[in-house]
Parts: sequence; structure tokens; C-alpha cells
Amino acid sequence: MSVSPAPQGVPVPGQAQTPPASPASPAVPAGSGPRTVAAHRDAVEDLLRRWFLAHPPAQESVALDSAAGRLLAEEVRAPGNLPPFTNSQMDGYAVRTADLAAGNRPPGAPAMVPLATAAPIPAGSAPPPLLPGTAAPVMTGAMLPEGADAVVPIEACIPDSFLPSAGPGGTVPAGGAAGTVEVPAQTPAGQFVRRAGSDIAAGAPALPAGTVLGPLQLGLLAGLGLDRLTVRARPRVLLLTTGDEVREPGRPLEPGQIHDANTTLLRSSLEEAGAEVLRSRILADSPQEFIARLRADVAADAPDLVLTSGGISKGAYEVVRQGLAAHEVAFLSVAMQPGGPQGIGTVDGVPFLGFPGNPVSSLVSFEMFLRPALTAVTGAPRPRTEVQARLTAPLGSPAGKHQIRRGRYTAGTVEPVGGPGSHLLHALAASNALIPVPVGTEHLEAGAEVTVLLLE
Ligand SMILES: Nc1nc2c(c(=O)[nH]1)N[C@H]1C(S)=C(S)[C@@H](COP(=O)(O)OP(=O)(O)OC[C@H]3O[C@@H](n4cnc5c(N)ncnc54)[C@H](O)[C@@H]3O)O[C@H]1N2
Ligand code: MOO
Repeated sequence: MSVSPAPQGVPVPGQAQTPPASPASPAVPAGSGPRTVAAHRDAVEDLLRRWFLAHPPAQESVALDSAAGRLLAEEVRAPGNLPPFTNSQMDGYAVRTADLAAGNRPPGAPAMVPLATAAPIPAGSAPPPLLPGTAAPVMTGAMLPEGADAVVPIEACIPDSFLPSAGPGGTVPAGGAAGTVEVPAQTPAGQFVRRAGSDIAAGAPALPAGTVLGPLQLGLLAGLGLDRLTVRARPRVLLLTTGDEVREPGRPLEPGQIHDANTTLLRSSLEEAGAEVLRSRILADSPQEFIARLRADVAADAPDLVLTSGGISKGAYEVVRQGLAAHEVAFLSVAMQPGGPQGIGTVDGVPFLGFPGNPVSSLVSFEMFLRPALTAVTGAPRPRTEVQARLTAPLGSPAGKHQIRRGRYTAGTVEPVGGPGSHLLHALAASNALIPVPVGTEHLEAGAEVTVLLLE
């Protein structure tokens, strides 16, 4: 997981900033033709940027164990040294290298130097100083006694193993003269010694504000002894799907009904991208009920974003489009397939995005528009990686559309999975990449190089 400082423009938590003149103005399209993917991406980013400038994310304190995936709100400095004390990197003998130095021994002296053994030092104990001319059995991670400046691993000593009595209180090494161990004369100072603070020193910057807390970062904070962290509040999303035909998974279907895939697709995508889904609902196809419930939920939950799927195209019962007719929301067409129909604006001042109902369309809309905006604006830094890949099969695409096909990427190649249909959930589940075919490209041969977006 990357350690990334807050991107430019991320509001500083807790510090209100002057919002632009019209924070609630919807991104209404100019002109009548379909909007480009890039223009819509900018519009979505702009919508969120305006909101978060006026409503900077709060800070909250969370327990270390609940902090996975969260963003540090402020820099963390090491409260103490890591390691906290100078300790041994090996099971062996702590020695004073001055005892071994060539100058202290006659010419032609043997390669091994006998030393009297001191009391063993298990991990977790605080040993007395090491007397000159002695070697103390020391275990990995145990504190080095004052005066010791090197550790000789047990396998380099004679004898090369500890007696069972080398536990606390024991003194006699196996097989050798009682109370004597021979260690190599050529033992450099510092060998197998882990100095206090050598990983990070007390007071030094440990992690910058904006860091995404993954296992590696949490491991450091735990090692530093921190059990609570100050993180940024996650972007809060109200997620609604619409349709009389849509039923929750687990409920039986009547003829003509389908199970709700979008709520799960979008909820898990949002959560994976660092957002919090406050509430998700299926609303029936009544525009009046839809807008009444939506406004009540907005008032009750105070979300940062309302996201809907379905009900925005050209049918006779487009609940979202009809329900929001009196609001500052534009329903427009983006030159993208899937994900052509899009809604964007504000409802009672809160950013609103309406994704199309086909499941693949809603997922592609998330990946193409909302994920990049969340990354850029809120510092929820879960950008997708783009890689170059060679197509294993030819692809066709409508000339006027930025088509997003699904595929399976492996080692520099990408195999298209399923057709262009935006209802193909099975093929979506078998893919790990999106394959954009830009406007103007109608055909790509097998072997053509494409830039794919990795979904994992
Ligand atoms: N005459 C036209 N018809 C359509 C156009 C068009 O331009 N002219 N656009 C097509 C495109 S492209 C899309 S995408 C869809 C978008 O439709 P809506 O956003 O209005 O969505 P619905 O009509 O409500 O549903 C479309 C499709 O998706 C299924 N769906 C809806 N919600 C869910 C859900 N939660 N889980 C699973 N599946 C869902 C729904 O059953 C429909 O099959 O419009 C085209 N039509
Ligand atoms: O643009 Mo629609 O999203 O193809 O299915």
C-alpha cells in the first residue's frame, strides 16, 4: 500500500476554507452532443472538490485495530526509539571486542579467544554490565549488557550450542570447559547489534499526514506502541438503487423481477476506495416517493454524496430523472459505452451522481468517474494502475464511443472477457482489467498494444 501525501487541493481536516462562489452549482453540460469521458471526469471531480472545500473532512480518533484502510489526518512522530533498547540480532554471546583485539594478544595467537561466561540474558530481562574478559549468552531480541559491543552467533563459538542451563541463572556452555567459551578473534564491533533507535529514533517523523494505513504502516504504529490514531473521516455516501423489478438478494423473484446487483457492486467498490456507505436502499419506481425518501435520507444522514443507479435514461418510468426534475441535476449522455447515460448535480446542496442501471455500466461509471474524483479530492488514494498490454484477440468498438471492455490481464497480455453488453455480470466477475477503446478506434487487431486499467 502506498504512502502518499495528500494530493493537491485536499482540504485540511478541521480547517474550513473559503468555498468557491457557487458550491452547489451543478455541472450542467455545455452544447448538445455527448460529453467526452475526460470532460465528465473533470465535472465529477469539480463537483466533489467544491463540496469538500466547503465541508472539509473531520478528524476522528480510531483504535489501531479498526484503522485499516483509513488515512492519517496528521503526521505521526515516533514517541520513542525503535528498537526501544540496543539488543541482539542473534542467539549467541555478547562480547566486548576490546577483549578480542589483536593488540591485546601475542603475535601468532590462535583465531579463537577464550572468555569466561557470564549469566545468560533471555529476551525481556535487563542484564547487569558485561565485565571485561567475559561473554554473556544472549538471546535474539534480548537487551545487550552495558559494555558489550558485538554478538557472536552461537554456531561460530566453541562449543557451538548452549546447555539447557543457559536459561536464566545457567552459566555453563555445552561440551566446553565449565564457564568458558571460545569466540572468533576477528569479531568486528557492532556485529549483530541492533542499536536503540536505529529503525526510527524518538521524535523522528514516522508517517506523513495522508498516509493510507495498510498492514505495513499499522505494523510500524503498533511497534511504536500507539493504540489510537487520528484519521480523516471517510467520504460519506448515500447509495440508492431504483426499480420496481429490483429485489434484494435472498428474496424470491416474481416473474419479471431481478436481484439487486448494483448495491453490492457499488457499496463494495466505495468501501474498497475508502468511502463509507451510510445507508443503501432500493426505492420503487415512483418519482414522488423517490424524491421524498431521498430528501429525508439526505436530511437525516448528512452525506457528502448521493449516488443512485438506474432510472436515468429515456424510458417512460425513469424514477431518478423524473424525481429530480425540479433539482439542479443534469441528465446527459457521455460518449462512453457502457455508462453512457449519466446524472450529475446537487440535491439540497449535496453532490449527486446518477449512474445507469445496467450493472456493468454502474461499475464502469464508478471506475471511470467516481474513483478518480475521490482519489483526487478526498485523498482516498486508491487509484487504479494503468499498464500496457497486448490484446490476445481482436476487438471492435463503435466509432463515436469510448468503449470499455472487460478483460483478463496476465503478464503483459490482456484477453477480452465477454462481449460489450452492460448486463454481463458473469464476464465482469471473470475479469481483472478494463480495456478502454478510445473514440475513433473501431477495430483493434490481436496483438495491438492497449492501456488497461487493473481492477486488482
Ligand atoms: N431508448 C433508449 N433506451 C436506452 C438508452 C438510450 O439511450 N435510449 N440507453 C441504454 C443504456 S446505454 C443504459 S446503460 C440503460 C440505462 O438505463 P437506466 O439508468 O434508466 O436504468 P434502468 O432502466 O433502471 O435499468 C437498466 C437495466 O439495468 C437493470 N438494473 C437496474 N437496477 C439494477 C440493480 N440494482 N441490479 C441489477 N440490475 C439492475 C435493469 O433491470 C435494466 O435491465 O438504458 C438503456 N436504454
Ligand atoms: O451505456 Mo449503457 O451503460 O451501455 O448499458
